[in-house]
Amino acid sequence: MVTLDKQALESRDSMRELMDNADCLISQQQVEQALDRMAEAITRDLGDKLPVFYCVMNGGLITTGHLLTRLGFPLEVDYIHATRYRSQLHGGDLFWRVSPEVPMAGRHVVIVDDILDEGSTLAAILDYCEEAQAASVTTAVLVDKQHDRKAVPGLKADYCSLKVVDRYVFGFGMDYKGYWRNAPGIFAPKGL
Ligand SMILES: O=P(O)(O)OC[C@H]1O[C@H](OP(=O)(O)OP(=O)(O)O)[C@H](O)[C@@H]1O
Ligand SMILES: Nc1nc2[nH]cnc2c(=O)[nH]1
Repeated sequence: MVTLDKQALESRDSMRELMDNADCLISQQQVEQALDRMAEAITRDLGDKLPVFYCVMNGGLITTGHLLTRLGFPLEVDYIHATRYRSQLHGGDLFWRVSPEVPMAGRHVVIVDDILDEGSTLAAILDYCEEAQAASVTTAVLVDKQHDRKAVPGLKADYCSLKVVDRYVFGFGMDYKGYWRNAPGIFAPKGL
């Protein structure tokens, strides 16, 4: 039998407690409805353009999965791994773990991520796409955090219909210290 060491037991218990006490800001049903709207708009705008979707790992994983199964047209999928938070609650410099494999040149590119917070991640990815000579770049982000600290003032995703208040959130792809990306909806730790 595999047993957990003391530190793992503490993590397990504190993460359970965190979830038990968390505030649900957006329910799974509201997330599903937002994804329906996003899929409809993307189908209308890109359905005949043979686009390539790039999931921004890790946070974009769940949004990308749920979005793609709603799209009934031919498309390609790849991923980008750029991270700024690295399991911390505050962002640092952007760190590229993996660059995309499918070439962007001449392609209609869709970047999919979970959250637009300060926007440095998305701004850096947009610069990358431009340098890579994508034919067009569209951004689809599940949720936009409301504050006035955007790296590029007024930065918005092309497709995004959910907003969250200025709290550190987790669930539906977003982690809290590495955990709870699997939480079904969008939550904030009590008191944070
Ligand atoms: O708008 P910003 O302030 O730049 O933050 C948004 C980014 O932060 C998160 O990624 P993170 O760097 O935490 O990596 P992860 O996806 O592995 O959680 C999230 O998935 C976005 O990509
Ligand atoms: N999990 C998580 N990642 C983020 N990256 C930028 N903002 C956030 C946030 O509120 N939660």
